[in-house]
Amino acid sequence: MLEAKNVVKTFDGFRALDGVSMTVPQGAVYGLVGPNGAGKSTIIRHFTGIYRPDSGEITLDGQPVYENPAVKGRMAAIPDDWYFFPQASIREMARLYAGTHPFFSWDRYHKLREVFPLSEKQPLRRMSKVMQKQAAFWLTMSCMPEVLVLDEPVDGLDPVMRRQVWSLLLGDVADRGTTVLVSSHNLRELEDVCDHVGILNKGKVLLERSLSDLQDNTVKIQAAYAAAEEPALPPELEVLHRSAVGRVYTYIIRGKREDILHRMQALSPLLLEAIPLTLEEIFIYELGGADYAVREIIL
Ligand SMILES: Nc1ncnc2c1ncn2[C@@H]1O[C@H](COP(=O)(O)OP(=O)(O)OP(=O)(O)O)[C@@H](O)[C@H]1O
Repeated sequence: MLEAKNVVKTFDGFRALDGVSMTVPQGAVYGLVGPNGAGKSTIIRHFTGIYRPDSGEITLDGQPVYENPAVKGRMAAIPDDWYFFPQASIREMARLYAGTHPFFSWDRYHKLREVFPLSEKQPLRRMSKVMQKQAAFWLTMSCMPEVLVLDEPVDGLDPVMRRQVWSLLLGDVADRGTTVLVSSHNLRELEDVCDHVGILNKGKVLLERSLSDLQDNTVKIQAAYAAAEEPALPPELEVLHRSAVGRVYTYIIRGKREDILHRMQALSPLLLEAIPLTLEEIFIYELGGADYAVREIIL
């Protein structure tokens, strides 16, 4: 489990992180979402042991990450400014990674050659930014990390490559229980892949939930009634949103699915159906009062 406990980081008096606490369970795909300047890269640099917190702590399975080579050896990262030696090719960087990452697998490296259509011998600096990003994935995934930390990883990749990269990552999560922490300024990017989500804004975590928690506690219901008029809903239901198309009514209701369906049955509807909510919909209702910048990451 990767954890941040009350992490504060100040740059020249500016609090970039203002008491951030996050828990990334083992085997989770944790999406860290926030508008520009929220502090995503800063907390990610703490998780990868680049920054030392002013106060608070960052741990992997209870062990501090900062200046701890044993812990860092279990992790690999693709930061937003992925570094490579200017003259180096992918092959040469692979040799370097093999020396610095204890679980680097040449076997994996060779297999991934089929995924990434890149020259192994061309200097990385002559490649486009997108090709460099693909190279970063190739090398990082060859490290066979237990924990993978990715800062805006698929920005710029075309949809086919995005899908391939996600499928590789999720394959590692399923096969080896890899833990993935991934940041993005767009919730939609992470919607299909994450099972945990944290929202960061102005250096603070606004909300941190597992997807199953979120989906278990908010339900979208469609209903139609025999009467021309919509009946009054049971007053104990906490309706977050209501809309109607013709005589089909859609409600977003807080609470447990079975309980809500049971209560709605009292109205003898002709149609009563619970429909899965998208992550986007859940956050719109969860963060109803949040500021514009936060709503921007969702819409
Ligand atoms: N080294 C630094 N020195 C001074 N200020 C910094 C430094 N690093 C980050 N900041 C400030 O801290 C805040 C958070 O920055 P950070 O890069 O972590 O945000 P972010 O959520 O990753 O944003 P983006 O999506 O734009 O990359 C910003 O206001 C930024 O200007």
